[in-house]
Amino acid sequence: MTLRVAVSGASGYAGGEVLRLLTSHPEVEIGSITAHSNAGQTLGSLQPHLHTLADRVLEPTDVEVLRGHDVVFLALPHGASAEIAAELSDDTLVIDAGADHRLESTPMWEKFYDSPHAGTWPYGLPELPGRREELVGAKRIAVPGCYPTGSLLGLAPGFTDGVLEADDIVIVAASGTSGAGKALKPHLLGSEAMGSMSPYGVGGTHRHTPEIVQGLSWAAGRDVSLSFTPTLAPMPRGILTTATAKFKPGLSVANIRAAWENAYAQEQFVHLLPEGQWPSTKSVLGSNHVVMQVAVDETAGRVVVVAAVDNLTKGTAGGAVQSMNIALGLAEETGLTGQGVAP
Ligand SMILES: NC(=O)C1=CN([C@@H]2O[C@H](COP(=O)(O)OP(=O)(O)OC[C@H]3O[C@@H](n4cnc5c(N)ncnc54)[C@H](OP(=O)(O)O)[C@@H]3O)[C@@H](O)[C@H]2O)C=CC1
Ligand SMILES: CC(=O)N[C@@H](CCC(=O)OP(=O)(O)O)C(=O)O
Repeated sequence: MTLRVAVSGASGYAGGEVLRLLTSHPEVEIGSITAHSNAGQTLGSLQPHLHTLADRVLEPTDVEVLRGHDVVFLALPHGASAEIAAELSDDTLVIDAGADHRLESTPMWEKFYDSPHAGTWPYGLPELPGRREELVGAKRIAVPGCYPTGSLLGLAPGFTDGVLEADDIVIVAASGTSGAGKALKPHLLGSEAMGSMSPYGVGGTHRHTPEIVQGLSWAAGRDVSLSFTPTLAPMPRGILTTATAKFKPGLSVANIRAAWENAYAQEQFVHLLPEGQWPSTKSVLGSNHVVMQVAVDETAGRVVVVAAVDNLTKGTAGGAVQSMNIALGLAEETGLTGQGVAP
């Protein structure tokens, strides 16, 4: 099978990473690649690491250009994808890296995005209980936000197995600057971001809060209560998530750890490290793996999970390609690597 695949937003970070992965995908032929202000430029002038596509010219992002492909990846700012997706054929697999179709709750969408809700698509995080089944044969897929990937995979086993209490979850995550996209933003200037860490979206205001609550509620089968704080770290890519929740009384450390061991024993892209080893963002750069460790703080009565993910690979483009493979009945790992880049 050769799939003709279009990538919109190809001049940006997420679209560039989708292209990097698709060029190694044996079933894919790259069709149209599109941009907005950079339409007309060569890809090589904007994504110099994508050597084999350097001469390709970016077309404008419009429906006429994107029509006629088997798969269309949308890597556009929030709000830009819903209109385009609505015009594409129901037979085309549309995979949206943006937020437009991630949330089930219209009130939550309106509160955090302050715009009309476009609807809800199957959620492209196959390792979250119940999600893989929804992706099989899907024609529309919403890729998770980068913070939710590590947060949800970090804590979900504890809720699925009934190990964790649902009323006091605390997550603090540090993201590299590419999480904010390529467009110029003053707080991302090297002189502002390098050599410093700073929080933002504090106090339950970050738009990934309802997305993490939604995914953990699916796992727990009930509402959960979450405090989420993102921070900006002076590195180009990667997210380190520290997530804690109280565990239920009477459980041994071995019982608790078994929930994560069992959840991920068969998952090729989620790796629970041997006891005593800790994840680092560097170890997952360019890889589709989430690497995590679970500790039990018996004094505090809390489980502490630390998870590392590459925000652009498993956190966006890798998860998107993995979801495409599932939707189309291909082996889930096709075109993906679990190996990082070192040093
Ligand atoms: N960066 C990350 O880690 C993650 C990003 N995402 C999501 O992926 C999407 C893309 O993010 P990212 O690549 O980081 O952002 P970038 O700013 O790096 O890229 C944005 C892309 O969208 C294009 N674009 C800008 N404005 C418009 C518009 N009005 N209409 C159509 N296209 C437009 C840009 O084209 P041009 O350059 O020509 O102006 C560019 O190709 C976003 O929805 C983001 O939330 C999801 C998870 C993680
Ligand atoms: C460091 C940084 O700024 N990160 C982005 C998250 C990017 C992302 O994954 O989010 P969406 O796809 O939901 O936009 C932010 O906090 O807004």
